[in-house]
Amino acid sequence: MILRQFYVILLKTQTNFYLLSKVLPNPSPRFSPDPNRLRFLNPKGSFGSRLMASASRSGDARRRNYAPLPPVSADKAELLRGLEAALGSPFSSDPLSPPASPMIIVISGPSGVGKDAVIKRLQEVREGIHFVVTATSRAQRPGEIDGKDYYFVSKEEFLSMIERNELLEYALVYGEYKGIPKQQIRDFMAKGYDIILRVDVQGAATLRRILGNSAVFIFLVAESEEALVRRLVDRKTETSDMLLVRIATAREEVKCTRDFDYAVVNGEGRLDAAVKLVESIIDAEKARVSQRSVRL
Ligand SMILES: Nc1ncnc2c1ncn2[C@@H]1O[C@H](COP(=O)(O)OP(=O)(O)OP(=O)(O)O)[C@@H](O)[C@H]1O
Repeated sequence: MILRQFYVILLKTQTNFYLLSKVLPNPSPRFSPDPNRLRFLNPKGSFGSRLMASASRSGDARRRNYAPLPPVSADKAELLRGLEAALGSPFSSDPLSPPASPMIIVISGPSGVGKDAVIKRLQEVREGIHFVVTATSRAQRPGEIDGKDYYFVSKEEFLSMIERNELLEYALVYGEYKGIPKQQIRDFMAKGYDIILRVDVQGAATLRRILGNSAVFIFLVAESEEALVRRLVDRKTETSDMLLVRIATAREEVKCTRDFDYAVVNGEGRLDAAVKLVESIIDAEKARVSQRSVRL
């Protein structure tokens, strides 16, 4: 048993020295283990065996005089200096993760699902995001603030914004115009902010055509149609006729879920859970190796 443990330690030591001898420019000439034996030690084709394979292809040409490394029990600074010397360059303090670039997050969903509520809460709990204030020709609702919730403009003003090509996207929704001012996005992205766009489902489809995969598309849904209707009725901002149109439209809109990157349930009384999920999506997107690059 003791002999076996000794043998395993010896083999591991040989493996480490073998790896170092192949990777480092100044390997020890004292160890030159049989590569076939080492392949047997690491049979699963892990990164380790791949490293060995590539090192064994290129290592021999890089052999130089051997300078012994300080032992691991040595003073830490001395050990680090020794490792740096052996590697031939100092350790870099540059971040190893790819730089996270500002991104555009499109939040959409049927009327009354809670887009405004989710975005409002997200702005309270997360820094570095900018909610693009949409221009609209619809009337201001009680409690809404001009320039914060929407830019409330007349129909004539809206049409001249279209004329001047100032909008990334616009639509006529329930007889009223809504549109996204382009310059606001450029300005805030230049300052490093992530951009939140709030659009209805048709708007999201248009934005997908314009932005492609350069933006992240999130579809907000209620837990059920019944819950969505209850929420719309409770809001008390629509007439019965308007409610009917919105609910019929919502039935069609949920069929578009698959056109989005993510679906987030905004369940009754579970606003914070929905916001947390949106935050997780943003965090995950920031950790992507290949970042989405925005084209405006
Ligand atoms: N998780 C939730 N639980 C309960 N009520 C909610 C939740 N989320 C939003 N609400 C309420 O539902 C109503 C509709 O929400 P909100 O106005 O944010 O929807 P919306 O998707 O922005 O609607 P619209 O597109 O018509 O402007 C509001 O009264 C809001 O306070």
